[in-house]
Amino acid sequence: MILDEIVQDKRKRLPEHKALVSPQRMKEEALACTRKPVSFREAIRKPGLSIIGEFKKASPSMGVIEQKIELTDRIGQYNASVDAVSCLTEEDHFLGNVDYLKQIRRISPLPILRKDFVIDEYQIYEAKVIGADAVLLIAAILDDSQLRRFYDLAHTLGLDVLTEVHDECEMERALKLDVDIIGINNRNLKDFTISLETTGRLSKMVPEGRLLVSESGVGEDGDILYLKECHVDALLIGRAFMESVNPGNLATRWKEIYLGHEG
Ligand SMILES: O=P(O)(O)OC[C@@H](O)[C@@H](O)c1c[nH]c2ccccc12
Repeated sequence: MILDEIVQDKRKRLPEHKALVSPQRMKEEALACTRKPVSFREAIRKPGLSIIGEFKKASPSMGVIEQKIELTDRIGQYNASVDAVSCLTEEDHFLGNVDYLKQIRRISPLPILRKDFVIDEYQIYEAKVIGADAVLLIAAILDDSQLRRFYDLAHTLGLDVLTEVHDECEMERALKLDVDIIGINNRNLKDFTISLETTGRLSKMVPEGRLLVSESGVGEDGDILYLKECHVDALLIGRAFMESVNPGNLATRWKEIYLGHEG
């Protein structure tokens, strides 16, 4: 199963990273960071539809994504049209890198989500050090006590957390832990099938007061209307933006469709 492979590779990579910067040093650097994070939570909470634009070069399901514009230009468009940026930092399967996040930090005032497979607190300290404002925690690869511990650590560092679920059981776990921002991944990371109905089904379980993000597989005008019915606060969009020459136009159009002003 691909998710297991990704996590195994992550376990192999971690010692390499820790050899470069020791856990003790990473922790000290994180605690010494003086940059005040930009609120990811507030960016999602804004009225209307919030959009998180993702920077990703490849994925196991889609292979290398053909990029139509450079990082600087793409982030420039995101700055003018979306509410937050998500940056893949996973190296082996998504060709991500912490350096991309650092570059984005230099040119974007938007909150940045570190998108990775977090299995160790080291990665949370590192997220803080490289300039992220939020981290992704994937319920499928963490048990309840890890989720709790990582969630609390991120908040202690001033980082927001997007807790990702894909089925009813993971949603129940996330709700029980009382997480504030829930991401419903429409892509099954075990077999890559995509269905926006995952958001349709799971969104019904979410009580008032939680922020809801629908992730993956969003690419058409009709998707926006469907997800509006699910009362999502935000969408996380990768491929459709990475393949477009003008992600800014797409984002603006989708926000208008959501508000019913299109055309
Ligand atoms: O490219 P898409 O289908 O728009 O999907 C973006 C994002 O949701 C996806 O990259 C993602 C969602 N959860 C993840 C967890 C790890 C890596 C990647 C992801």
